[in-house]
Amino acid sequence: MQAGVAEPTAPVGSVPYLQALVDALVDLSSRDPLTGLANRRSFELALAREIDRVARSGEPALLLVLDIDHFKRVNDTWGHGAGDGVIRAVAGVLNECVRPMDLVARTGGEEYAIVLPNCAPAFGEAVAERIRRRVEALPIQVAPGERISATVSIGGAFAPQWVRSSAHLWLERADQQLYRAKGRGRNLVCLEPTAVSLVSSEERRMLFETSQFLDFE
Ligand SMILES: Nc1nc2c(ncn2[C@@H]2O[C@H](COP(=O)(O)OP(=O)(O)OP(=O)(O)O)[C@@H](O)[C@H]2O)c(=O)[nH]1
Repeated sequence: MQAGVAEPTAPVGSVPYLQALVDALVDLSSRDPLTGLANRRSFELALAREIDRVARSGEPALLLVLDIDHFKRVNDTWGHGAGDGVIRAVAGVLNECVRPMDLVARTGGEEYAIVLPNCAPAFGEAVAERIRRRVEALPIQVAPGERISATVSIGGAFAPQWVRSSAHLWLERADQQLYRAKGRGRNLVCLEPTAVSLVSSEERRMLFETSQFLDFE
């Protein structure tokens, strides 16, 4: 069996054995091997599920996208192995900062995303700031006797409530805020100002092009 999947303890070939095997493989295929976080694929599935839920329930949900600042310098100065250690350490902080219902994913090299269901707009900034500060405060060992601190830039957007949208548009909005945070100097949080006022023309089209709304146009 591949490294990372424990052999089931049930008798080989039994139903519990096969079920445990399937469960382990599903888990393996949804996780990033370096950090143990959800991988890009399971993040995209979770995002699509969440946007459906928001459209049905009207509950607010926040998407945060994070990127380690000047990460290339870490690799260049301390080597790729140390860079991997920084990616793992930041992942650990993110996991500690969120509620069990939130999903933390590694979406790319030094990029992460967090889906926070049922997160009221008034708390969004506080949650993101707490994450930013915790990462900044963590000493990370990159070589014997050498510790550095990493910082992250964070962008965020709320799913538009009561409006049909797509995971792709939601992610695009959060990404725009991340670019703002990077452009404004890094180690910053930028959230889209309000949950519902910034409905894009594409989302308006998705809303009004369904037959149930045609009478109102
Ligand atoms: N150690 C390590 N490095 C990675 C991994 N994936 C991507 N990288 C490196 O991450 C670096 C990302 O660099 P850039 O995209 O230039 O970003 P940056 O240096 O963080 O700069 P800003 O994002 O603008 O603050 C590149 O050098 C990649 O080679 C990985 O899994 N492990």
